[in-house]
Amino acid sequence: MVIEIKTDKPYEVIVEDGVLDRAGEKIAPLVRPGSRAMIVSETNVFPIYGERLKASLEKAGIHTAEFVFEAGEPQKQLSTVMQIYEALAENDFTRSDIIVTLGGGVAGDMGGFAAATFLRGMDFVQVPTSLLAQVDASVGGKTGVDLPFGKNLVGAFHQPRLVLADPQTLSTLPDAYFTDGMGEVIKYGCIADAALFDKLEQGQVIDHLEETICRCVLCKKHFVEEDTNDKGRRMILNFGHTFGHALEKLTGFSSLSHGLAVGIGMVMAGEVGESLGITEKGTAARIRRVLESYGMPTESAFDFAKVVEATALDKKSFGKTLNLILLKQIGESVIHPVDRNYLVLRYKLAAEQNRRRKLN
Ligand SMILES: NC(=O)c1ccc[n+]([C@@H]2O[C@H](COP(=O)([O-])OP(=O)(O)OC[C@H]3O[C@@H](n4cnc5c(N)ncnc54)[C@H](O)[C@@H]3O)[C@@H](O)[C@H]2O)c1
Ligand SMILES: O=C(O)C(=O)C[C@@H](O)[C@H](O)[C@H](O)COP(=O)(O)O
Ligand SMILES: [Zn+2]
Repeated sequence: MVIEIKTDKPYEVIVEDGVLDRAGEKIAPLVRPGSRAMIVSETNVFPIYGERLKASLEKAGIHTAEFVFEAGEPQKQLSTVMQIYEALAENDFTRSDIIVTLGGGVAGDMGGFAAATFLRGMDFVQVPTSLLAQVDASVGGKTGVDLPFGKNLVGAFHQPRLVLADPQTLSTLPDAYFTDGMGEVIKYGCIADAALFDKLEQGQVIDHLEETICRCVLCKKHFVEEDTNDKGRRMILNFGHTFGHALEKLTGFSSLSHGLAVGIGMVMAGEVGESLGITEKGTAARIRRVLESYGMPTESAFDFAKVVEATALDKKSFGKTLNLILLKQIGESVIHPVDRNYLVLRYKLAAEQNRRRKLN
């Protein structure tokens, strides 16, 4: 399936088995004759798929160089981007050349950020290989890196010229990261696709992977086209992320992967929404059950106040006001401004009321 994302410069997301081997023919029409490609990839993915990507690009007349970093979220930082700049500079890359990211969301976010900033901007193509990157990270142009102070704190909006998602590459994805990607799939069900959530509840999603990927991308397309630079409705894609990103920060971006953190964050947002009377009762429990059915955790060891404190640099905050993404019900979301301190008090009160109700 081909999905067009209509931003300033529209581009296609091609979700197709085997498209990895057709990367050259898909990318060649987008670049000038003689352009070269810097493949930005990492130590787990490049050894499996790097040669196939290179062969396809070279066959289409696009000469390649590669930059391969050590896999994992801890590498999503400025010092690695500096190394990408070095590789680009040493190989005399110019604005008519292109970056091709090959890997999960870490390679995509970081390679995309290098493309947004090297020479003040060059083109890039995403070749996502994790479920999380195929359903979410490769689309929409959010690029960037983490800082010790928080998640994705340095970045740029820079749309790819093309996204090539080959579902066959998921055959080598470790189970733990497949589960992780389900965190974002469940998010799409929560924010805008109640029918998808029903299917998730019934365990009917894994068998129809390509359809699920497309469904998520179609949902993301709608928010990205409406509000590309994340000033309004796009913030809804951040459901579960305010608390999720805080948990990633509290665990040093190493022990809790993004999708799992977002899962816990969605349960927390569900509970907060219920305690504020915005979210239909029972919603948090439904999210919890779906996460559990896919083997995901639903709570963290951190005190709620500590998590709220760690949301200080959330990009949806304005001063002490936190723009929380809450659900009215499964499939319907709202942006809800809330005072940070009030949130802690309100949540504690609701927890106490629940405790008393259970005792009586
Ligand atoms: N830009 C966005 O809109 C956006 C959206 C969601 C998430 N993200 C970011 O994406 C990152 C998470 O992405 P991720 O879960 O893909 O992480 P990741 O890139 O670290 O990949 C997860 C793991 O799977 C391995 N892997 C990936 N594809 C594989 C394959 N086909 N075969 C074998 N191993 C494979 C990787 O080496 C890694 O160990 C986070 O940094 C998150 O902030 C960005
Ligand atoms: O594309 C978006 O917009 C999203 O919020 C998608 C999220 O799943 C993703 O994790 C994103 O990187 C978070 O962005 P941030 O602006 O909160 O750093
Ligand atoms: Zn996310």
